[in-house]
Amino acid sequence: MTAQIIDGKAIAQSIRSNLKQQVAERKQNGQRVPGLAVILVGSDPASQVYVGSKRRACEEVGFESKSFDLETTTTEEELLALIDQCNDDPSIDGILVQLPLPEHIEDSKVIERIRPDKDVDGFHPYNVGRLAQRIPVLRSCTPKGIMTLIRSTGIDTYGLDATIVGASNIVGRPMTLELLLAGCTTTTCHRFTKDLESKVRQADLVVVAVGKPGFIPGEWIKPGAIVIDVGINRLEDGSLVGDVEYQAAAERAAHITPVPGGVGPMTIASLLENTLYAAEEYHD
Ligand SMILES: Nc1nc(=O)c2c([nH]1)NC[C@@H]1CN(c3ccc(C(=O)N[C@@H](CCC(=O)O)C(=O)O)cc3)C=[N+]21
Repeated sequence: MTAQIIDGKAIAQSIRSNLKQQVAERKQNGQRVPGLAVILVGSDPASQVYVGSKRRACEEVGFESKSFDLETTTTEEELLALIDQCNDDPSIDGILVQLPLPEHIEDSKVIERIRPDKDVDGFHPYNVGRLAQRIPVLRSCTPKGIMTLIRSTGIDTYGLDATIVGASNIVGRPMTLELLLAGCTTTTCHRFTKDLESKVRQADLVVVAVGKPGFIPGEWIKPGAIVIDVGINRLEDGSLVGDVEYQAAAERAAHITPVPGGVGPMTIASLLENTLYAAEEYHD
């Protein structure tokens, strides 16, 4: 078998063109354009690239993007004050604080300061809790984008055995909650998991988010499985690879996401979807 490639880049593009149309309709109705505040602290080159893509995506769909670039030495109090200001600004529907933050700033403090109705990353405990209780509102972007990719295969998720490798707050945990909501029997693996191989081998659906190139051997993939690779690892030769041994996995899987062009573009598309959602459900 050779897997069908799930084209995240194309699916993300079609979401963006759909959003662009919805923004145009809002304008025709005399409604406000959705606004996204993008806050970057420090000058990490990878973060600068990602933030740049998010700002460009905003402009493409016709959102207003407000950029805040702060020095690495910005204090936690200063960042919290900026968040308060964005929370109170009626032209801002969504607030994104790019992670990772410098060491001296506590992520959870910052995330919890963002008003849940402007938390377009879906990281606030309120929004994660809503998903945990099966009443989702703003959903974490990467898992949300992955659910869109899985739906694009047409495969019914009810009753599937899903293995999630990685248990972070931003991907693994909300991913598990999404898949549970979609009727999967979920197994979440992490650094203390015994016999990861057997958990991957038995999975009809595997989501890998660990950030280690080729961490999952292709041979572990169950024939006919869906494989979602969240990893984005840059090798010494400059190429990008995922967390799954792609070639060998593609020989066994029914559907697989490539890196690049798989999950990454969907994260940004979901962020834009969430921003429009916040505008329409909360701020209109
Ligand atoms: N508050 C916050 N929200 C985030 O959503 C967030 C974050 N912080 N910090 C960093 C990670 C990473 N992330 C990506 C977004 C798009 C691609 C993406 O579009 N990748 C392309 C190109 C990759 C490349 O060329 O580098 C692809 O996979 O095809 C990747 C990674 C969002 N993140």
